[in-house]
Amino acid sequence: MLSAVGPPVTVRVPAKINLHLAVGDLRPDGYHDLVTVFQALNLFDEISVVSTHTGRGPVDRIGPGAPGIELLGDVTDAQRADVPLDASNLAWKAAVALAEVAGREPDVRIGLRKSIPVAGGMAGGSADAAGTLLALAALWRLDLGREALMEVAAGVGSDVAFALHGGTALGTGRGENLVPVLSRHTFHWVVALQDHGLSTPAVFGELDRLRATSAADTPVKRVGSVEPVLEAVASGEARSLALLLGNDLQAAAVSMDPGLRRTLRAGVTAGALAGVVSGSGPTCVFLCADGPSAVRVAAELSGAGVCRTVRVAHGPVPGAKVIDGDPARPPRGPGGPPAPDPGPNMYA
Ligand SMILES: C[C@](O)(CO)[C@H](O)COP(=O)(O)OP(=O)(O)OC[C@H]1O[C@@H](n2ccc(N)nc2=O)[C@H](O)[C@@H]1O
Ligand SMILES: Nc1ncnc2c1ncn2[C@@H]1O[C@H](COP(=O)(O)OP(=O)(O)OP(=O)(O)O)[C@@H](O)[C@H]1O
Repeated sequence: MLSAVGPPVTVRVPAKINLHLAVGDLRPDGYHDLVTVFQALNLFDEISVVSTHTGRGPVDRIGPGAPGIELLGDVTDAQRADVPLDASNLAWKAAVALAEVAGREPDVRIGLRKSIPVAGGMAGGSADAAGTLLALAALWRLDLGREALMEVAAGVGSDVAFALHGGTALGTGRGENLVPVLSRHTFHWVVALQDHGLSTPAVFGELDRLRATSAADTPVKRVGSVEPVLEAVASGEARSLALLLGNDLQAAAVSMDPGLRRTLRAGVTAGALAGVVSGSGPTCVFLCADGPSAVRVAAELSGAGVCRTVRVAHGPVPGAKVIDGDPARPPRGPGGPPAPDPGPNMYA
């Protein structure tokens, strides 16, 4: 329970997957140029922020209302172990970055209700950072345009800008330069979560190693061009898109976690049109022909012993959104904004 001064502002932020991820060579700054197609899925983290500033003196830094981060809801052991609650949390980094732009202290407490897998390649930490930016912009009533917020987001992490943006988008540069992609159709996905994570920098490093050590006559395969992917997304034809799903990081993720090969096979055997590792993995996502087919694939995959949990999801969905407590809007309830989408089905 978040306890501090004033009502919380709560923002809901979707997970992302990459329908296409082309990775260029290592840049001098330690990053890689990407060409990627992001899609936001209805698997959400919720971020709540409250002010810890009483207005009656210095900020109280001790006790439950002190500035900082906490996990809310049914916190799993893995979340407790893996999500840092110190200044290294991406949500806190976002708060510090925005406070700097606003010329104030990050005198806030941040609560994270996490559903997006940690270190799963679905940008959970980035979602929390994006949610924190939007929530604090509302809490502090900042007169910041969308572009300015996107710029702060890009400085916090490569995936943060997309978590604000949502929908389907073409990402270039580190992934932070975004152009919306025409996508009026819903795609149905099955998401296979693992009981462990993969480190994003380690997976990029493994791809560099594989590329450097592969023989000249058998280079590591690269994904094709992005244009057909954009056309398939625009057409809404899942079967066309399924043939084009591709991720240059998949070879590296599979090299670090060979069991993913079995997971990817099992999804297709279960009836998915195609499967791909999401971002840096180890989460695998499977494109299905329609909603009922996704439910069937999920049920079969959850019994196959190739992943920890399976979820049914769809995309695209909008990016970060204030769902409660916006000081500039009426409260939720009769006459207020509608209740949020209940989220994806879950199979234990
Ligand atoms: C794999 C993706 O999820 C695909 O969308 C993203 O590229 C990762 O984005 P992210 O987790 O927000 O990454 P950041 O926090 O910006 O960077 C973490 C680390 O990942 C590597 N990294 C990330 C993005 C990028 N374009 N090139 C990289 O080489 C770098 O080692 C970097 O130090
Ligand atoms: N708010 C946060 N939630 C989860 N992990 C966080 C957070 N802030 C920092 N971290 C750290 O970042 C690491 C990666 O977390 P995250 O869940 O964002 O990975 P990811 O989904 O693979 O990221 P991406 O897809 O953007 O590469 C975690 O192992 C954890 O140590």
